[in-house]
Amino acid sequence: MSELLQKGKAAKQAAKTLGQASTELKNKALQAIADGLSANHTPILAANKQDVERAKAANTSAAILDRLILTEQRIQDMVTGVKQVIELADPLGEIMESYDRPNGIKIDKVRVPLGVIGIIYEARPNVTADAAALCLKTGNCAFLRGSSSALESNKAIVKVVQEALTSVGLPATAVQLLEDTSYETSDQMLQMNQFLDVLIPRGGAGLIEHVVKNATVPVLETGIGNCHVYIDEAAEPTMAVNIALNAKTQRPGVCNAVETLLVHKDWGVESLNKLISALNEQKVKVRACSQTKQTISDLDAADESDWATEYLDLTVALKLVDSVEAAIEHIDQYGSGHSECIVTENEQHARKFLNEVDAAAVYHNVSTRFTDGFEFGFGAEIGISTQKLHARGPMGLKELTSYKYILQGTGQIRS
Ligand SMILES: NC(=O)C1=CN([C@@H]2O[C@H](COP(=O)(O)OP(=O)(O)OC[C@H]3O[C@@H](n4cnc5c(N)ncnc54)[C@H](OP(=O)(O)O)[C@@H]3O)[C@@H](O)[C@H]2O)C=CC1
Ligand SMILES: N[C@@H](CCC(=O)OP(=O)(O)O)C(=O)O
Repeated sequence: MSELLQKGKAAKQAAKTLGQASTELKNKALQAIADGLSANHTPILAANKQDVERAKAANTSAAILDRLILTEQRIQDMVTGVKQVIELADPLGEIMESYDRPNGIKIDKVRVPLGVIGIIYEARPNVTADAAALCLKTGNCAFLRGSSSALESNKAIVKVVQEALTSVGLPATAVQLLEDTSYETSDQMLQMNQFLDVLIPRGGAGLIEHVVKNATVPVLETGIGNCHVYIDEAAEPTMAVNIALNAKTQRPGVCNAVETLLVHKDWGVESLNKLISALNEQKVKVRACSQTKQTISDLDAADESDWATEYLDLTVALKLVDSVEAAIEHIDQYGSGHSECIVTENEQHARKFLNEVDAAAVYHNVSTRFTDGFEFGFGAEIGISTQKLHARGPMGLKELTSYKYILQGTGQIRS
């Protein structure tokens, strides 16, 4: 039997045990994972070094390298995320609704696991630990297909997770990594309905499109982040500059980083100059619309394709707009439904933007970088959904559950 089928079958079997495990036992497993990650930072970092060296030799872009690289701090962040998941309430068994029908039947809507969750994800090793923690707490099995470029790191992390599971008496196969990273094999995974209940692709547009087109397993889509910060005419200059800088430079390779700054034409030349100087100081390349270039001529010119580009590096597009309506229209046309921000002191403009912009997360005077499971208080996220069905935005514990109806009666029959 191939690795795919063997692991798929084992996951399906383990899902029964996981779905019935007590909160106490699942938390014990999570604590063992947190301890294991802390105790094993040396082998994890050594494995990661192999991935990073391979990626550097293959001239991998700075954005992907930044995702791939693990540090002591990043391992500690993984541990913190797992510990936060321990503290969160177990959603399983929650009675979401309960009512009695006139015929005496009692109907309870009860939260249950999804089952086995297949995740195809980018070269970010922390996702391995995040996904394992969220799936375990929700009684789901994680079937992980990480990037080939993060294979050694992922193997080292999954080893720690599996040892932790075994140490508390849960099946190690509740979290498995597909080590065969060929696309032929992941294409088979897309149609492995007998073993997988849901698929979550986390990555670029090409991956999502491929999975949506070819999967027969139900898909929970994530999406790219062509995110905007709109600086309104009533934006406080220092706040606007700080938010724009943070959204672009704090971690430029991630999906919630800003890609286009929309600036109201009447915000003021002085403020605009300050914004551009601040971006230049942080080595951000600005690609500006023709109207901006009339004021500040030494910027690179943006063309139509820039508005649709997710740079994922230290480049940002900048466009002057006439009104909050024009900003919303631009976002409607080019946004990817991920994270959109308005900076303004004008409450009416803020309200309009928050109500009308159609995205998973809309912000007023906050950097877009906060679209993140940990920052939302979910401990971690399994992905950020930019679709509307089943889940939207950072997906944490509740988003990894479904529900069933439990009907109890006294012998009623239907006439
Ligand atoms: N909304 C969200 O939650 C998230 C969005 N993103 C978005 O992801 C992008 C960056 O990630 P990037 O690394 O470029 O993503 P990619 O889409 O290139 O890769 C992501 C994963 O998908 C795999 N993959 C890609 N194509 C296929 C295919 N045809 N069949 C099977 N597997 C495939 C890759 O494998 P391999 O590497 O082995 O080729 C990798 O494991 C950005 O656009 C970012 O915004 C990223 C994470 C979260
Ligand atoms: N969780 C992230 C955002 C989502 C994410 O993983 O994005 P990406 O780095 O593009 O794979 C963060 O802000 O740290």
